[in-house]
Amino acid sequence: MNYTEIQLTLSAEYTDILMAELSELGFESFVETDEGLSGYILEPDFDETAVQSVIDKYADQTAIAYQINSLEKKNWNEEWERNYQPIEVQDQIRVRASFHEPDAGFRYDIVINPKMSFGTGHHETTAMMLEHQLNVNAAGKTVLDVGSGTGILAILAAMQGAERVVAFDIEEWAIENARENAELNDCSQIEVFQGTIHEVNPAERFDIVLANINRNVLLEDIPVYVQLMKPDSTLLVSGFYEQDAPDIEEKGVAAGLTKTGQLSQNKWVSLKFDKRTHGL
Ligand SMILES: C[S@@+](CC[C@H](N)C(=O)[O-])C[C@H]1O[C@@H](n2cnc3c(N)ncnc32)[C@H](O)[C@@H]1O
Repeated sequence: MNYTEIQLTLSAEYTDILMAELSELGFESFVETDEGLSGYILEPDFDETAVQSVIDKYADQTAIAYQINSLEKKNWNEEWERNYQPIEVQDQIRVRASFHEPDAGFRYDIVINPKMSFGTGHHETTAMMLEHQLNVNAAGKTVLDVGSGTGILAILAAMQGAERVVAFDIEEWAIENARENAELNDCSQIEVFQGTIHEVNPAERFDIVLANINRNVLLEDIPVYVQLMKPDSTLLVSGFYEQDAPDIEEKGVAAGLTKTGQLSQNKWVSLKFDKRTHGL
């Protein structure tokens, strides 16, 4: 059976939402590319009119161009594997798929089969979150991973020795994928559920909160994260551009946090906050 490939040229900000929309139309897998995104669907399931309606929906917000190719299944698999290269963070973390050989030169060998979820380490925001995590001691700690995608951040926390990791995402396929990846990496201390921050047990308190989401969700939910944080705990956030960093910082500080770190890559930013107040 042949596959249809759609190559989308679009701003990185929109890859997540387009992946979600196209997967609703039956697209089975995606690869993030330098130009944007490629999606794959069995040829008989491909409906160009439906794809066009999705693109039209976003046309007034951003420029999206696309090209359609027909691929033999065998070639498609090869293409996917060729495009998905391992990534390395700070010479300590290597993120790979199960079809790549492990490399013992890295302290953390993370296996991610991405399917349709965001979080392979290829995106700047994921890489910066992982880099920040390297400087936060998770051993014996409780960790909350907000918008877990593939579960990559939760998996690093578990590998660093976290005692309990709670991960959640609004998307169902992300949950399935995060569970599968947690198992692939033998991280039995990760608990994954589908929902939002409001479904987290309000009585529980965490040492580390990880939230690689987006500007709007962060601006709304940072105060809720802070309520769920223990005294002397850490919040790492990403998923927004440099121009939005001052608003995110202000929100964190207004909620009682101290900014203690900032990373930037390609106009994307990741901030580190510490909760230094006691007795809250
Ligand atoms: C930028 S991706 C990050 C994935 C992964 N944590 C990483 O760092 O690569 C954001 C994820 O948050 C999820 N998401 C978006 N809004 C959310 C919300 N309000 N609550 C929970 N998850 C959300 C999306 O489905 C997506 O999987």
